[in-house]
Amino acid sequence: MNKKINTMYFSPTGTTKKVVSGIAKKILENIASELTINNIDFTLPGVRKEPVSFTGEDVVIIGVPVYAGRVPNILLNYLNTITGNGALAIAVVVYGNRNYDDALIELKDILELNGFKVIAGGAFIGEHSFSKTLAKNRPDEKDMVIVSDFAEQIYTKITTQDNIQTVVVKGNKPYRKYYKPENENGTPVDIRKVTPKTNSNCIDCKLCVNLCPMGSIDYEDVSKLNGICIKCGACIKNCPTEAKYYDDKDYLRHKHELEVDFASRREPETFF
Ligand SMILES: Cc1cc2nc3c(=O)[nH]c(=O)nc-3n(C[C@H](O)[C@H](O)[C@H](O)COP(=O)(O)O)c2cc1C
Repeated sequence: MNKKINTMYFSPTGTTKKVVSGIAKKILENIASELTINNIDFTLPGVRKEPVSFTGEDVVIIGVPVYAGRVPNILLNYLNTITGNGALAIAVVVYGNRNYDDALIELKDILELNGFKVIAGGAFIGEHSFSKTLAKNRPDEKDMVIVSDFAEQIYTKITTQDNIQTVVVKGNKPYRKYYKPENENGTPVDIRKVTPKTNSNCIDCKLCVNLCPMGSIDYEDVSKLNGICIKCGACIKNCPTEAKYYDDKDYLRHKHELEVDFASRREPETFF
């Protein structure tokens, strides 16, 4: 196979990164070992300012987490600046064991509109950004076996088909609306304005400032936000002293409801 392997992902809590990197590593094992992976981690805002373009020589494995059943809307502008110019793409979404709804078909459509030929797609499961119990520690070993198998099949498809077929993935068109949590009366609630609080465990290490995908946490006063919070979990899950938390009633109710209602294990789905 005479192609360059590229990975691209947005991954505030690392699950999307693990899946995308796992696919690339396995494909590379099949090709010459001296090749390296060109990686673009666009989790941080600075990276999303750089334009990226590929050519027909590239294979790009691109992954995003599922937010509200869709591609995170804060990424749409950036994703539309990436140009494929005939590059092959593998579309990957990672979701927290509720559902990926229309995220995979939306990602595939975005890539196609931007000049990629999308030849495979996968929806994988990662520990939920809101929770330390829902899909805990996923993707786990069992998931990574499926990741490897997915990569093997992609390699076979690229190397055995003369005119590589584009993939058909699961999803609705028009896409369903962004999934909205509800309160105890069944009324939809808007958790977009919810922001993390900081407790006295904070040692002011600034890790959260450097990890926030929106660049929103104030450097001088890390309890202050200068921009929006997307509830991605980066500051909360990575804090070495567990100093960050949410106390919003609707958010906490939704988190608990997800943990109860979607406790049974879902399995990855792959499309070729
Ligand atoms: C704002 C927001 C909305 C989410 N919506 C969904 C969803 O609709 N369905 C689902 O199963 N998981 C949902 N998740 C969970 C993430 O998709 C999941 O935890 C993913 O593994 C996170 O990826 P990362 O580790 O790369 O950040 C949501 C997470 C966030 C932050």
